[in-house]
Amino acid sequence: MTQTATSDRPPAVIVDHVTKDFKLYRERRTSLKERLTTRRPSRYELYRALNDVSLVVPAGSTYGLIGANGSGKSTLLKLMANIHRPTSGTITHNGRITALLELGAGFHPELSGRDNVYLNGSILGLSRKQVAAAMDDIIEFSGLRDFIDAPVKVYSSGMYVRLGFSVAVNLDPEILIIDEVIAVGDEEFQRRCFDHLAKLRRRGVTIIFVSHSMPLVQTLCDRVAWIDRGVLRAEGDPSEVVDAYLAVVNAAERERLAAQGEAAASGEAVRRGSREIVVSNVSFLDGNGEPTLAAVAGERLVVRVHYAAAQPVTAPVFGLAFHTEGGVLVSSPNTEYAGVRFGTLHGEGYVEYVLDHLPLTPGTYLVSASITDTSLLHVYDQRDRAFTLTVQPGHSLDRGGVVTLGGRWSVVGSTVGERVEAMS
Ligand SMILES: Nc1ncnc2c1ncn2[C@@H]1O[C@H](COP(=O)(O)OP(=O)(O)OP(=O)(O)O)[C@@H](O)[C@H]1O
Repeated sequence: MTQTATSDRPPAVIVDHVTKDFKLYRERRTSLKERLTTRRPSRYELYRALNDVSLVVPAGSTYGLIGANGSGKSTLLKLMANIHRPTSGTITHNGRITALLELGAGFHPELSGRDNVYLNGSILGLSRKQVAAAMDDIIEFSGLRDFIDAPVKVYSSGMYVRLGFSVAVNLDPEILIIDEVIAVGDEEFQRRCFDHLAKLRRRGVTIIFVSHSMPLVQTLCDRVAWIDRGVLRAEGDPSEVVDAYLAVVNAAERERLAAQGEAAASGEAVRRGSREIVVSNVSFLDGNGEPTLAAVAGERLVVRVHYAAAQPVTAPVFGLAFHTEGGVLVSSPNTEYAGVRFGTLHGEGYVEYVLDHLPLTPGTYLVSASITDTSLLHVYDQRDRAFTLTVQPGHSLDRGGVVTLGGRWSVVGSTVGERVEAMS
């Protein structure tokens, strides 16, 4: 079914004052005898995983959930997917939910891949005929043609994800809920997943997903919710919510570094990633190829991202982000979207981003640099707003705002008594 991606549809999901408590058992009775003979109920404590969370997921939107480990994101996804029930509050859906949460969830280990596809289809309320019609696409997308008739208990975790994702996206989802499971697939598969998600998005499918990759969230999402220790801390525009989240993460990181006695005075404490390859510096070069701290509006600027790879890293993606001092994201280009691939990098070097005519208006900009894998999910190094670029007035005639659009004016009309035609 093709859906329209407009706001005239009712919201896909409404989470209304939802609280979720889990029982944490203090003692474990493991033996059967113990369980049968002990009358005394187990003692447990209540753990509040979500506390009075309310949010609305607009139909057709791509909606991201962010937050630290253990903050309640997966719990919220499971509540949205009807896998858990709220302790209090309500969740309302408009549309069929397809969820891709835990690895292998919804698969029967003894059944073949093919039979599991039928099983999943029937759980989603689809007829055998409907599933059969999609079977070829599912097998093709999963790349598991040779294994589709083998029991899934012999599948690797990557193969589970392939099949799970293929089923979820090919069985006509209306509201697709995805935990960070895609990260398990290999690079080529992750890329296909994101291409496919983009297609679903264009068709108006609502996509709700959890991610720890801020570049990915900022690229894909229309709205973002930040869950912090079970509480909704911020919700709305992705840049604003990610900024608010990073500000808190950064402050905590600075405190941690200060406590460790490390210099945190530089203002750059925000650095995340697995560090197989790092951004060692970012420098700016002017039209003559000379290092500069002050670029000129409208003139050539080269942003040089220096890297150091302690081990070979294949297909790293370099990204930049330019923020105003007020926190507005101006642009976040990366090599992947530009269709540039670097093969395998090892040792030290640099990557350049060349602007022939710098379109920024005069002012101060904060520059972030990141290196990720091609899915943008795995962050090697991310240095958030660690570098400052000053832009001086140049030839640009634009005033105010953030960018020079570079448009041309023209007029055709008549003033009193004479006809005018002019062009800038
Ligand atoms: N079934 C459960 N029983 C008891 N506690 C649970 C259960 N599921 C989750 N929790 C607890 O609820 C809290 C939130 O967990 P949740 O998995 O939702 O966090 P998360 O934000 O998805 O974390 P991560 O980023 O690490 O995946 C955690 O403290 C977790 O231990």
